[in-house]
Amino acid sequence: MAEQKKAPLLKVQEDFEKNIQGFLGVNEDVVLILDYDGTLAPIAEQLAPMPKDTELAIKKLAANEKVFMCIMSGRNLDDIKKHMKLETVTYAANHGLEVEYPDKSKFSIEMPQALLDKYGKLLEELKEKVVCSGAWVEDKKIALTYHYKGVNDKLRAKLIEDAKKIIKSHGFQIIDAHYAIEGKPPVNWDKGEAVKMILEKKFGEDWAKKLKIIYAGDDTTDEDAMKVLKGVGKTFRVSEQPNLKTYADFQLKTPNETSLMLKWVLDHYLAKKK
Ligand SMILES: O=P(O)(O)OC[C@H]1O[C@H](O[C@H]2O[C@H](CO)[C@@H](O)[C@H](O)[C@H]2O)[C@H](O)[C@@H](O)[C@@H]1O
Repeated sequence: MAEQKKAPLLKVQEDFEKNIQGFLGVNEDVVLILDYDGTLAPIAEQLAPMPKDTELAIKKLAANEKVFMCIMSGRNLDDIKKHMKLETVTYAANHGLEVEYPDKSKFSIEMPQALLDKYGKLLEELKEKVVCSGAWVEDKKIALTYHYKGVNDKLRAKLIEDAKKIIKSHGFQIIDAHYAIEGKPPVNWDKGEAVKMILEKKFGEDWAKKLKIIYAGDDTTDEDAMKVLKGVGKTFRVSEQPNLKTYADFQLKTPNETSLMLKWVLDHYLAKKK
């Protein structure tokens, strides 16, 4: 049974070479599943751009026919697609609740009308009672994010407590995120389930045996995917927490180290293919 524990911190390029030597061969199918906020781009007041090196690496990797890339984000589909502007990748948005494949076919978690009605009421109550003093709510149509980064220290704890009570009272799941609370519908679906579904659809039932899978994410929602991929691929949790317990194989401190990881993939996979 997989357990969350402290993972080796990879800080410089040589750390990748030392710790993951031989993982990537030349003729294998590589799967890259990447979270956006906090992993590819730093956490900021609003959506932040990726560092230049990351953007270039992503473009090169996404264009390679032996690489299957999936952007696994908590943002909604239109938002993350509009931002990434990559045609060849699969987008798993709203924490995997909605997926769009490169051929434009889609998967979306079933939301009965009664649940959609509840979502509408939840959104209204949050707007009415806790959207104030710099806090705001991001309406992602089937899930939402309550953002409190702009709230001062004095008011913050009370607003968080109230927002959590409201989310819970409507039967939605609460997930603590970076300066935010995710309100997810009560469905048995997460980034881990989405990873399994996407890879099985693309590569068949034995996907876990035949692929070189790399997953990077920064949030608790990414831990579900890291658990699914334990012993199957190489996973990276981006976090500055010194005593972090994670299902990931390795810890990276910031999106700058994600950039190093992508450079390692380029150097050890694509460069060898020439
Ligand atoms: O799964 P992700 O792609 O990491 O998305 C998680 C949430 O990211 C966004 O919020 C976070 O990033 C914002 C911009 O840096 C930041 O202001 C906020 O404090 C973070 O929580 C996004 O707004 C959410 O919808 C995503 O669920």
